[in-house]
Amino acid sequence: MLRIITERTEAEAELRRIRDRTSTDQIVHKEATVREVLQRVKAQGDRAVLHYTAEFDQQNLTPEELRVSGSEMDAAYQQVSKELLNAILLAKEQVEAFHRQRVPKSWVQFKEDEVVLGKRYRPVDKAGIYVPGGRAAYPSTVLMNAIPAKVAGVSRIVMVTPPGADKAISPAVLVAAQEAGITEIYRVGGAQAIAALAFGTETIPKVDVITGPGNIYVTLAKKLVYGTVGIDSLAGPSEVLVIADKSANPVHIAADLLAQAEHDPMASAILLTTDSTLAHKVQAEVELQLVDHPRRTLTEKAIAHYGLIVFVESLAIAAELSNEFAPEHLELEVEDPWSTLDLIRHAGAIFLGHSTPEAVGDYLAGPNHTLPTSGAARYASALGVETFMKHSSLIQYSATALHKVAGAIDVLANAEGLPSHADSVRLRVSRRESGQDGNPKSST
Ligand SMILES: NC(=O)c1ccc[n+]([C@@H]2O[C@H](COP(=O)([O-])OP(=O)(O)OC[C@H]3O[C@@H](n4cnc5c(N)ncnc54)[C@H](O)[C@@H]3O)[C@@H](O)[C@H]2O)c1
Ligand SMILES: N[C@H](CO)Cc1c[nH]c[nH+]1
Ligand SMILES: [Zn+2]
Repeated sequence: MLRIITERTEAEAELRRIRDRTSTDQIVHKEATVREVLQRVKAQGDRAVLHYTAEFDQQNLTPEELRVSGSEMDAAYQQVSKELLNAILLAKEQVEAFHRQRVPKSWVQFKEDEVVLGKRYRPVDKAGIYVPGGRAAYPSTVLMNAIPAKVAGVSRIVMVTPPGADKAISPAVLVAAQEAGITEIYRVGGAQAIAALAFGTETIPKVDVITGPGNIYVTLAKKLVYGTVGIDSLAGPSEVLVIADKSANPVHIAADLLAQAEHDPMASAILLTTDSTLAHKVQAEVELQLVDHPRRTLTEKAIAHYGLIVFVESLAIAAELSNEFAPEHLELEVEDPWSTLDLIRHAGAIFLGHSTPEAVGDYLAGPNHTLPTSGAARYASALGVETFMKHSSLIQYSATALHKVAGAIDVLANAEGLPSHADSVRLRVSRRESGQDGNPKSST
């Protein structure tokens, strides 16, 4: 049952506990498992990947079975309905249109013909995208990761996703992958998949950046391989925080809370409301909607451990609590969402008004659904085209421009005790002044 809290200090403590649920003491033993998986895959390659796939996914694969074959990819089209294919195509179109607007542009700036400065964007060479598959199959996540990588111009995109029963990958996932232009897919999940992409194995290539959401094992693994490879952000167990006033519909709010809770027993679902009647109605409605819920056991776990309703005195207080939490998804179920928006500083994605359930963003609105969780929205953003790109700074100085700044560089280099830095400028400037090569100070 969703608890209702009315006292602010208690609410703040509970919200902190929920936000930090992926970095508590209970997670330490999971981190030890993940470290072991990473080390073994790094040392033993495919052998370790197959070992952990047998242990954690209960699937015994041969090395040849790791890669999804062309015939399995083709066959997937026969196994999805026309409606599902059309929905995938609509989502693809909208997600692609949104991400095309977000391609970072290279630029150069000329300052009086003496100095040229700029930034030059290029895609990474190889990207690895993780598509979760433990408790649900996510064709939507395929699109959300593959499309920005394609738009960025990444030439090799490798997808990993855990094998289900009989080693199978969901046909919907395989169709979404092909529609997004992905043909290299490996059936491996969890920390072992992240390790394979970070270090490379005999079969699975090492990549430059790994993106995609996942459960606690995937998220811990991404955190630990950061530096060996780039990552998008820590997109762990899903979260929704709803701010609602008396104008909200309790049936809709209950459904929205359950929509995130049903992802994972570690998912979180929070309502902050200025209306105590609404608080009680939502509490009762959640129970009702859980009665025949096909994912009742795991959803109830999430609700019991990481679900909460807080009665607050004003929307301003709700916004303060929300900013402290920095949720993955924030719904503003209030009369005037745009003025409440002014109070919000941190959230992965913000859904405004009564007819914008978070599921619209999960599937096809266009913005990415791979979002920072566990408070990471304080400093991180949604996955995007830029996640698959990096920029080089461009700097060109004319001889005249160099002459103008030579003195300042000399002073700074000497202050840092780095004489060759000073020489590298002085020699060019003195050469220009004397019309010949200068010599390093040290050899004169
Ligand atoms: N933040 C986002 O953008 C976003 C988007 C979609 C989904 N999600 C989240 O992704 C997650 C998907 O989780 P999932 O579990 O369904 O799939 P998953 O693919 O992330 O995890 C399944 C893998 O976990 C590993 N695993 C399971 N139990 C293990 C154990 N005891 N020890 C070691 N490894 C183990 C297995 O190898 C398995 O392949 C959910 O938490 C969901 O909320 C987040
Ligand atoms: N809500 C998830 C992100 O936390 C994304 C998703 C995919 N499918 C359904 N939902
Ligand atoms: Zn969702």
